[in-house]
Amino acid sequence: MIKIIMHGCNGKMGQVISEIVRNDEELTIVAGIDPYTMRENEYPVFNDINKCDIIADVIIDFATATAVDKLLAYAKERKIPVVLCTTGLSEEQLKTVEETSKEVAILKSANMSVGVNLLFKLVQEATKMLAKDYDIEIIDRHHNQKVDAPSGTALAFADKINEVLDNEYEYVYDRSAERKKRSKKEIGFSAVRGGSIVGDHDIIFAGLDEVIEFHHSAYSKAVFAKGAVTAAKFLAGKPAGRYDMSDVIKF
Ligand SMILES: NC(=O)c1ccc[n+]([C@@H]2O[C@H](COP(=O)([O-])OP(=O)(O)OC[C@H]3O[C@@H](n4cnc5c(N)ncnc54)[C@H](O)[C@@H]3O)[C@@H](O)[C@H]2O)c1
Ligand SMILES: O=C(O)C1=N[C@H](C(=O)O)CCC1
Repeated sequence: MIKIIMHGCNGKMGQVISEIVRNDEELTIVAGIDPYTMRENEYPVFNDINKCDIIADVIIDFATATAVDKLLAYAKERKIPVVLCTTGLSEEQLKTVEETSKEVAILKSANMSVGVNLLFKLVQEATKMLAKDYDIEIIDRHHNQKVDAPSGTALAFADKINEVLDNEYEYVYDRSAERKKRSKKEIGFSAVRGGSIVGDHDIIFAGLDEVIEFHHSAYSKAVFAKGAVTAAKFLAGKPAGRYDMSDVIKF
């Protein structure tokens, strides 16, 4: 039985994962971490990760960016692998993820769905063929509770694209401050926030007289939760290092 600590257990994703794990004979949640403790949980919940002294094989994280520093320090000290799903991390936090992964296994992915991870590859192939003549723009659409923009997935798409382009493209988040035409070597971002949209992404290649678009829609949070649970099974017992969903899902 793989023992999980659920970081952010009383949030929307934490609750979907709790439901999936309840019906999985290979897994059990031995503790939850969340400052919001008003919910009934079938496992003990700690309002501060440093109060949690329960032994576990892996941590699944869906919380908030400000909670990630303590999480990484805790995981490093106790050598518990982390499936890190929270988005909106700062540059400094991303560096800490790299540093921490030298001492404990960390699988970080802005999107745990099979579809988006397949699209990462398809979009990279398209970039090789199209980038010379097409402008690249990314749109993400999410629910009105989301705090970070652009989405972690939108940024991950941009990073995948830029990897193919020798990291020569700059990211443009806001066109309102300057009156000038877009440059060739840029990736533009637009973020829509409203209602209960689970998560949509469009990667647009706009050329002369034609546009090619890649689109992904998540219809429920379960697509992310299932990916995170599969990742936790993969990561438990793994040596220190940086992992991502391409290690888990083989296309
Ligand atoms: N990687 C993916 O596939 C994926 C998918 C969905 C959401 N996300 C990301 O996961 C995060 C959570 O999403 P959500 O929709 O569940 O949000 P949510 O706001 O519903 O839940 C977050 C939970 O974290 C808790 N929290 C706050 N501070 C904490 C702390 N110090 N320690 C532990 N828990 C703390 C909150 O009380 C809340 O219950 C967001 O960053 C979101 O962008 C990632
Ligand atoms: O609901 C969210 O918040 C989501 N966040 C991730 C992101 O920022 O890309 C993945 C999709 C859902």
